[in-house]
Order: sequence, then C-alpha cells, then structure tokens
Amino acid sequence: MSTPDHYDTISIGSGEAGKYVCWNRASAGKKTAVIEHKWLGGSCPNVACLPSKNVLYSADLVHDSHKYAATGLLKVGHAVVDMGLVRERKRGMVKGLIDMHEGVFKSSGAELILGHGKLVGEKAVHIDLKDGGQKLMTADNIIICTGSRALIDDTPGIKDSDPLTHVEMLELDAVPEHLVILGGGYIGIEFAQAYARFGSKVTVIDRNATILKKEDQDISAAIKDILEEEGVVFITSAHVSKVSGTSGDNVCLTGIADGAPFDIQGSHLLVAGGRKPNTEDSGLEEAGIELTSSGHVKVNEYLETSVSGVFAVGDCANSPHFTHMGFDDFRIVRDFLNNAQPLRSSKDRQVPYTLYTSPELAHVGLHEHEAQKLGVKYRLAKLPMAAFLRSRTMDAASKGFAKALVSATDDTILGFTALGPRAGEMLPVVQLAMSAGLPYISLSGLIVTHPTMCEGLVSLFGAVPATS
Ligand SMILES: Cc1cc2nc3c(=O)[nH]c(=O)nc-3n(C[C@H](O)[C@H](O)[C@H](O)COP(=O)(O)OP(=O)(O)OC[C@H]3O[C@@H](n4cnc5c(N)ncnc54)[C@H](O)[C@@H]3O)c2cc1C
Ligand SMILES: NC(=O)c1ccc[n+]([C@@H]2O[C@H](COP(=O)([O-])OP(=O)(O)OC[C@H]3O[C@@H](n4cnc5c(N)ncnc54)[C@H](O)[C@@H]3O)[C@@H](O)[C@H]2O)c1
Repeated sequence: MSTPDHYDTISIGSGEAGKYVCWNRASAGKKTAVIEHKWLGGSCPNVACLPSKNVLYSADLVHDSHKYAATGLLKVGHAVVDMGLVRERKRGMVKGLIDMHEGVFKSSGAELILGHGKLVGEKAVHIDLKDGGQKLMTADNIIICTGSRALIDDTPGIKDSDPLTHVEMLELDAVPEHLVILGGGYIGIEFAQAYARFGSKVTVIDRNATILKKEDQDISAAIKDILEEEGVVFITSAHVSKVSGTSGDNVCLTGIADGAPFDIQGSHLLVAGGRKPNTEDSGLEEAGIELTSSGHVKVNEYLETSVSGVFAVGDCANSPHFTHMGFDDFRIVRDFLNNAQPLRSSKDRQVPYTLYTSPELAHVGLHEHEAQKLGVKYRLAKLPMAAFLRSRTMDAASKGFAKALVSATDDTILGFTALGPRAGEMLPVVQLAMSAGLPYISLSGLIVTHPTMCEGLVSLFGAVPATS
C-alpha cells in the first residue's frame, strides 16, 4: 500500500452523527471522509426510522379505509392491501433518501468511501474497499459511528429458526398469516400494530409484566388496550424456553407465562428484543479504545473515547438509541472540535421520544414512576384526549390522554407525556418551556390557534393544581 492519505476527520460508519460531523467540517474547508460498508446514511434512512414509519403509514391508510368503509363514509369495495406495493412505496422513499445523501456528499466535499473500516493504531484506518482493494488513511480526528444491530439472544433454537429482524420485516411482500413478535418494546409494538392493521394475526411475547417497560403503568396499559382492540394478543411475564421450526413457514415458541405453560405456533417470528452495539469488528480494542461491560464504546461527556481525538457517537456509544440523539451527538463533537464555548455536553440533556403507534406516544422529562422513586415532589395534571378538541375532528378522542408533571416547589415543568393523534408534534413546545426553565403558565397562558393539538396544552397546563 502507498503512503496513507491524511485527513482532518474520518468517520467509520455513515450514521447520523458521523456523517454530519464530516459534512460540517468539509463545508468549512477541511478534508474529511466517511467510510460505509452497507447502508449509506446509516440505519435510519435505510432499515430503521424512516422506512418503518413509511410502512406504518401504509398500515394506517389500510386501517382507516376499512374503518370508514365500515361506517359507510367511504363507498369502496372490500379494500385488500398489496404488500408488494407497500414495499415499493417504502423502497421509493429509501432511494430518494440515498440520492439526497449522495447529493450532500457532493455539495459538502466530504469523501464517501464504500468499504469496511478498521482502526489500525490510534489514528489510522484500514479499509477493505467494496469494489476490491484496500486503502490506508490517517486523520487528526476519528469518529466511531458504527451503530447497533438487532440482538438475537441465546434462547435455544432461536437462531436456527431464521427469525426476521426489522431489516427483513421491512422487505416483506406478503402479509404473514400469524406474526409472533418476541419483544414488547418500541420495535415490537410499532410493528405489532402495523401488521395487525395489514391483516396478520399478531402475538407479542415479552418477559416483563408490562409492555414498554419504561413507561408509566397507565400509559403501557392504555397502549396495550388499544392494540388488543385491534386484535393483538399479548403474553407477558413470559419466559421462552425453546423455539422450533422456521420463520416464514411454521415456527413454534414454547415457554411459561405467569406460571402457565404456552406453545405459540406462528407463520413468522420477528425478534425485537433490543440492540447489540457494532463494536466487535472495527479494530477498537486493538487500537486501545476501551469498551464498557455491555460492549459499547466508553466515552466522556464530550463523546471522546479513551484515546484523545477519537470520538464515539450514536448507538455504539450507548447514547439513547434515537436518531435525534445521534444528531445531538454531532453537535457535541462539532462544538468540541471547534472549541466552542460553552462546550455542549451529553450530561443532563433532554431525551424526548415518540412511539409511532396510532395514536402516538410522546414523552419528555420525568415519568411519574421515576419522580416517585426519586422522591421528587410534583403536581399532576391529567386530561383525556377528548379535551384536545382537534382529536375529535379525527375520531381520535376516545383513546389516550395527556399528563404533565409540574414541580411542587416552583412552577417548572418536570415531565410531559401524551398518548394521542400527532402527539409527537406537541413535544417541542413543552421541551422549549422546560429547557428555558419557564413556569407552566407560559403554556397555559399562550394564545394557541384553534383547533390544533397544541391548543390542548393550554387546557392541560391550565389544569395543574395550585400549590397548597
Ligand atoms: C426498526 C427501527 C425503527 C426505529 N425508529 C426510530 C424512530 O422512529 N425515531 C428515532 O429517533 N429512532 C428510531 N430508531 C433508532 C435509530 O434508528 C437509531 O438510534 C439510529 O439509527 C442510530 O444511529 P447511529 O448513527 O448510531 O448508527 P447507524 O445509523 O446504524 O449507522 C451506523 C453505520 O455504520 C456502518 N458501519 C458499521 N461498522 C462499520 C465499519 N466497520 N465500516 C464501515 N461502516 C460500518 C453501518 O453499516 C451503518 O450504516 C429505530 C431503530 C429501528 C431498528
Ligand atoms: N419510535 C422510535 O423512536 C423507535 C422505534 C423503534 C425503535 N427505536 C429504538 O430502537 C431501540 C430498540 O428497540 P427494541 O424494541 O428492539 O428494544 P426495546 O429495548 O425497546 O424492547 C425490547 C423488549 O424485548 C423484551 N425481550 C428481549 N428479549 C426477550 C426474550 N428472550 N423474551 C421475552 N422478551 C424479551 C425486553 O424485555 C423488552 O421489553 C429502542 O430502544 C429505541 O431506542 C425507537
């Protein structure tokens, strides 16, 4: 190999933070390169957030057409979903996103190198190029942005059953007859509703007593009720002892739930049991980069690893597993490299999220159960979704609610959760009030256009009890 090319910054992996750091520095005239072995732009546009939301949207269309045909409002024949076209719509969107990424690489001047990158020494990267050949590069700064993948655990028989993960799930061109989902977390719950809406029989199995274990009980119970009404069956407090058969044909999960044995036969098995960091095959430990006991890259609050000038971002660094947190990781590294003052850090940052069920679940700040555990004194306002008048225009008022936790000692907002249509769109308003330390009356006193979902925030924060 010839003398290595030297760069200002190289990212191993083209996920959210890595690509943005390189685009940003390239736009400022620095020499940067992003190495990607599979998914240009990372998981989000290819096999995760955006394609899954695209498929969920198709499922919502099918659901709504059935719902309104049943009321007589839509005079259509019996609607039958064409999963081939669902997949085509998704593929078309993904292609557009890839084109968009290629465009940004061109316009920013960041180099895109297709191949598998591996650290060889602290500041050198070796690449097995996709088209054959090899390349050696050095850089002042290296970003590890290698993401995570579906965790398939050691349950006997599970690996041999050839289960689907989200990657294959998003490529299905037929409706599974009976989809069994192992895991009642984000991925399991979003796909459970979507595939029930496409017409699959769906069973969700989780080891915990409740689904979406980080949520308050009232929220997880409400989401369970909504999905059960749509035909999804849940087996909770479950221990799966064995998987037999093959997903796509006939698969059987055997175990015990709440002391009673079960045997669930399905046509397909989706494993949605959490994530595993991609940190094994990138030469990290050999280069002296420390990992945590869970296999994530160990980083400080500025996302710098145990080696100065080497950063780790996103899922592989165990940042909260959301694309918007990856984007914030980009801002942290950007500011660190630019020595911006004050430095942005990963300490105490907001972690908002939206679960894209219908209705959506949106949350930021403290959950009620967390406040109780921490002994934080709070006032609670809780309103049914029917008080958010916009939800009535969408026939979505009968399900869901919103709640706000306000400090009992001052008027700051501690947490906000909403289960309702387009709930995610309400988050930034509350987040802004929280991050600015504004009192809750800044929301209850706001003039908000009628009828929007955010208008309901005026009522919700107007219902905060006075301090006694
Ligand atoms: C089904 C699903 C739905 C989701 N929905 C949402 C959502 O709605 N909203 C949300 O905020 N989050 C969502 N998430 C989470 C979100 O997708 C992840 O948190 C985010 O994509 C992680 O970004 P990342 O940059 O850390 O890694 P990734 O996006 O995974 O990027 C890592 C990249 O590195 C590449 N790579 C790895 N190793 C190497 C190597 N050695 N050499 C070269 N390339 C390498 C990989 O091919 C990949 O492209 C979802 C996740 C899943 C699985
Ligand atoms: N809308 C969104 O923002 C969105 C959507 C999808 C995924 N994501 C991200 O992706 C991450 C991964 O999602 P996920 O659903 O795979 O993980 P998760 O951690 O949210 O849920 C996994 C669930 O599977 C259960 N489980 C695992 N192994 C099991 C077993 N053998 N038997 C029974 N139950 C088992 C766990 O108890 C847990 O409840 C999430 O943490 C989230 O950050 C976000």
